[in-house]
Amino acid sequence: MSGSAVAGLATLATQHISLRQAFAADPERATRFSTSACGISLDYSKNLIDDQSWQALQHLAENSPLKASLQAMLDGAKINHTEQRSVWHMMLRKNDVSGLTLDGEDIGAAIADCRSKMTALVNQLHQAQYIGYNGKAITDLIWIGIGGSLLGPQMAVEALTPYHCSPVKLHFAGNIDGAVVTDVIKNLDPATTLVFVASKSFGTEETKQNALAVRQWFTDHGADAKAIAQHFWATSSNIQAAAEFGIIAEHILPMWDWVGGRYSLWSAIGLPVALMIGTQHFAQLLQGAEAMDQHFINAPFSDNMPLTLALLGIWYINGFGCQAQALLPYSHYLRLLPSYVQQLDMESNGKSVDIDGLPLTDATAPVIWGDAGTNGQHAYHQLLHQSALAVPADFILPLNPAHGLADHHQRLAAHCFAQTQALMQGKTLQEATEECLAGGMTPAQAKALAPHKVSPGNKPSNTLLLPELSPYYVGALIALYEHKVFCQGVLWRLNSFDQWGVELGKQLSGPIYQALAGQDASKLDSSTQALIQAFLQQKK
Ligand SMILES: O=P(O)(O)OC[C@H]1O[C@](O)(CO)[C@@H](O)[C@@H]1O
Repeated sequence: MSGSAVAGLATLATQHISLRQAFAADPERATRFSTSACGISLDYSKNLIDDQSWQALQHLAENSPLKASLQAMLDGAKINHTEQRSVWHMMLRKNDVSGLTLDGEDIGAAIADCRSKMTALVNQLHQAQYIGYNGKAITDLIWIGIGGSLLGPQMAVEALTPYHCSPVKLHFAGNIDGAVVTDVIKNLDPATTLVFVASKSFGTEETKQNALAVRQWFTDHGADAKAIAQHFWATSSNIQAAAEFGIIAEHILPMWDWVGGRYSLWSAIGLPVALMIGTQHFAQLLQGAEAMDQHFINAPFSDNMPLTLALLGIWYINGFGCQAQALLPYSHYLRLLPSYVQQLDMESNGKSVDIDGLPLTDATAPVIWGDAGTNGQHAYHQLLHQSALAVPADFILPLNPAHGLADHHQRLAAHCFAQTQALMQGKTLQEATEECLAGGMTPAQAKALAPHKVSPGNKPSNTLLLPELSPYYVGALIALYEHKVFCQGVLWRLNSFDQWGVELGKQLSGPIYQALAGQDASKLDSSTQALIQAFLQQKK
């Protein structure tokens, strides 16, 4: 068993803190428990912390190998030791990449070359200069990928909708459910469609299958191998597999071993973002992320925003046994952020052995979930307010909207702040009773209804405010969550950069796929056999 530094938190967490009382007693609480970085502010005063517990959490960080681990990451050490890989996604957002070398390779030159290829392609597409096999300009781009090769660009493209400037329309295909690719190609013309196969490994079944379906669609429309080569591109580190698929060398943008899939938005995996918002705005996305990197690297622990979020997360998971974490962007355009952070956090830290392969004694990554506010207020916020479950929540609000409906935005902000306030202060039985009486109820009616209106309060939340949803702040926000996950991984002593857990399902799906095609299934368990039978019997 791996003894962990977070073990003492459960004892510390038994000391009750009343947030209502804490705010009443200390008018400076919001100022004391807030910080800012890169223009983003974080109010973490509505958390179940006091000076003592916050100091204990700071102490935990100070006594951890955080500084050494960060330095090892920056130095290019193979901190993803189970795959023998460096973790250098931060280098991808550096403005000045000159002189960057890793294992004797000129990484700076490779990054610069990749950036200039992306810029050239985006410019060509924007200027209708990419001509398809029948002489017409490209009008649509299909991006085929899954997990880290899809979630990042999809989320960032959505987040930056007001910046869209591309005459070429973008379509994503991830899921192996044939409905996805069928719907995507339904109204498209292969002669004016460019296809990107985005797969670091170029071996992911979903991506390969969707790529094959789209290639078949080209063939069905009379495209020959030359035409297909003209229309297909890849982003991959497996050049050989991409070439075998029929993608020519000039159409393969690099991915590198030192970039994990869920950290790859900043590489050529960000091409859909560059396409949709233009390369200058894409550069601003990188700048925002780089600014957050600098903050993370240089800010003292006491004022370090990613570390603050990480410590608070650990406080709830290991101190209070919370298993979930809600991510609630009060921004329609950030509605995909929870899905993105789900992969980032849960695939990185959803582990049960430490870096030495020893079982972890403490729980790790939370179940991340959420959706855009205010929609959730009319659905699951009921549980947040009144259930016995404690679900710490991050509220995220861009202060200035891209639209002109100022009153809408004021109301959105009011709801965001009110939710954090309601979670914190709750409503007592006395307040509920008084409210019922003030509404004209008899004392008996009030007594019957009031308990149903009680909200326990004391429910923790963070509030992150962004000046606006611009490429710069979106970049900084994403990097903030990346570094939070990194800090937590170090504090839990696990490898945040591998994902062996996803392999088992992939392995088992092979024999089941064969059984669904009629091969012997008798060695499988009875439940799986019955499911296969049900599938085979109903198959038309
Ligand atoms: O880019 P690839 O190699 O197709 O992988 C896609 C995704 O699959 C995973 O390996 C696991 O499902 C993710 O980590 C990754 O982002």
